[in-house]
Amino acid sequence: MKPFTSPVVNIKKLDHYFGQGDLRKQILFNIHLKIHPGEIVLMMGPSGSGKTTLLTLIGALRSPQNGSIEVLGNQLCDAPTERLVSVRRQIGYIFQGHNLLHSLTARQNVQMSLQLHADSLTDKELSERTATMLEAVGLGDRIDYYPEKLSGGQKQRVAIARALVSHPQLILADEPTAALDSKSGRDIVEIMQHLAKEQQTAILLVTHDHRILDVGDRIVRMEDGRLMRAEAIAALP
Ligand SMILES: Nc1ncnc2c1ncn2[C@@H]1O[C@H](COP(=O)(O)OP(=O)(O)OP(=O)(O)O)[C@@H](O)[C@H]1O
Repeated sequence: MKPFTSPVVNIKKLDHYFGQGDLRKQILFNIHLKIHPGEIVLMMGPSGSGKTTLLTLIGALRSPQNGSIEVLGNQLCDAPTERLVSVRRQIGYIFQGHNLLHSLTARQNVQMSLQLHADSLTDKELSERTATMLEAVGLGDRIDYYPEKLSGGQKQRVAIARALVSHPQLILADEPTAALDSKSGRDIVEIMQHLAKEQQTAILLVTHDHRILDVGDRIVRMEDGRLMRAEAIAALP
């Protein structure tokens, strides 16, 4: 796939509402956000401020209503379902609950994702790429383990391997370290950071975890549905 040179995400004047009629409530207000290839953007903000809603709009998991939201060169506002589905397939998702399939081994979980994205690979190539990816996240000796035999941090690493194996140009991560102890959380984000820089993947990561702020290039803050000023990490105390 050709690497992206323009912003991977380009959002202008985005509003979002939930509900109908008298119950209609505005959740996002006039959002502007650009994310460039290889950039790691952390999104923080209080519970209920709209972070997950924005993430799911960028991920083409719900339809945007007002404004402009371009993801990997595709306009998502008023987009037909096929375009949303096609964008969805180009994004790597890492969520807190890792969502591994319990009846499949680590290798099978990762390989299944690769199969969905790369139909031109032979079985041998699929298997090699899967193993290389699991080795890259430090699970070379756990490749044939089922999720129940892995720790929380190891399962989250499988989820990262699964999200990255097809070399997506955008990763969306919603609190990937929330369920992990400090050391595992740190390891996870460092793996993501390393792989992102190597593959020029852009990452938008929602977090409440102050221990990982230094892995980002930029922090944006959501408050009451509004994105507040972006801060350069270097400027933080
Ligand atoms: N499907 C929905 N229908 C109606 N309201 C919703 C829906 N999803 C979210 N909301 C409301 O939208 C607001 C923003 O929720 P959202 O989940 O985006 O916040 P958040 O910042 O991700 O919170 P948290 O940090 O707790 O995950 C909340 O007031 C929530 O109740």
